[in-house]
Amino acid sequence: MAGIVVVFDFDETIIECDSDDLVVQELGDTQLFNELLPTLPFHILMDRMMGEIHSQGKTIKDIAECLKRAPLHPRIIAAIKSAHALGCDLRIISDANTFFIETVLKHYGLMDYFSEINTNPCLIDEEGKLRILPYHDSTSTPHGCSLCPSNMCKGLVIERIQASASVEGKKRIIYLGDGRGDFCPSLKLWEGDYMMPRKNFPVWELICGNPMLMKAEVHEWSDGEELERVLLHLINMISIEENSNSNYTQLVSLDCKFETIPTSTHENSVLRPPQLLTVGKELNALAK
Ligand SMILES: Cc1ncc(C[n+]2csc(CCOP(=O)(O)O)c2C)c(N)n1
Ligand SMILES: [Mg+2]
Repeated sequence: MAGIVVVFDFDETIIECDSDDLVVQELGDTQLFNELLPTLPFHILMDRMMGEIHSQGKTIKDIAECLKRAPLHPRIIAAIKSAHALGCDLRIISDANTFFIETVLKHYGLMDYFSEINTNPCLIDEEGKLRILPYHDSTSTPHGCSLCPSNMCKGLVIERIQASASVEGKKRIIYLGDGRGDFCPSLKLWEGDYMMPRKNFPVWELICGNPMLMKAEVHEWSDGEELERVLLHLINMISIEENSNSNYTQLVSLDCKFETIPTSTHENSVLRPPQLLTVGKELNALAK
């Protein structure tokens, strides 16, 4: 069973907080952050805050130690491991950054469960300062989506995942998220996909206010326990559907083999289960 891609947002979905806020509150200058917030795009503000943290003598290691304190619900860890064990392809789309996400996932031993992390890239410069770069270069190639911040349109990322997944024969997407940035990708999901918005969070409010825009089926969740229960239920349902579809395929191919036997009733037997085909064959033999 490998027909399902599960796409997770990171902040307030995998972890139970906002990693940007965690680092700024523990290590940064919250007053400066609040002053600059209305004046700068968020990813530029975060890059600037990393510069401030560095100038106060705090190191990359201090940032990593802070991130290791990000809370992750034990049932979400279990849900990630179960979904992976059931053959799902797990991916992340996040407006945080590679350093924050990888530090948390490595700390919890979860890195190897994800095939792809789509987020703002990072580098450590020659002074040992963490730099955060935009996922999309909005100056040379603006993404043009009015719903999303200039540095990242999660809808474009989901479209790329849809294209590559369908080439690999993966047919269904389950998307889990909480924030405003998760609304655009939820609109791109197809019928047969599932959207799991976190109840009472911005993406849930947006979906509740625009239910007609959604093609995917919506299943809300509130906490780690509910996330695990709903996610595993959906995976189970899709698996049952996929199995019954593959039985159908088996039937059709059985029927193709049966085509060598000339019969006037053959046209009607396409959807008959194998035992009926056998009976039909015997009846044909009798009729000869
Ligand atoms: C005061 C304040 N205003 C705006 C923001 C912007 N913002 C909200 S959640 C988030 C990360 C999304 O990561 P993910 O996509 O993994 O949920 C970002 C960039 C903030 N953190 N704090
Ligand atoms: Mg989020």
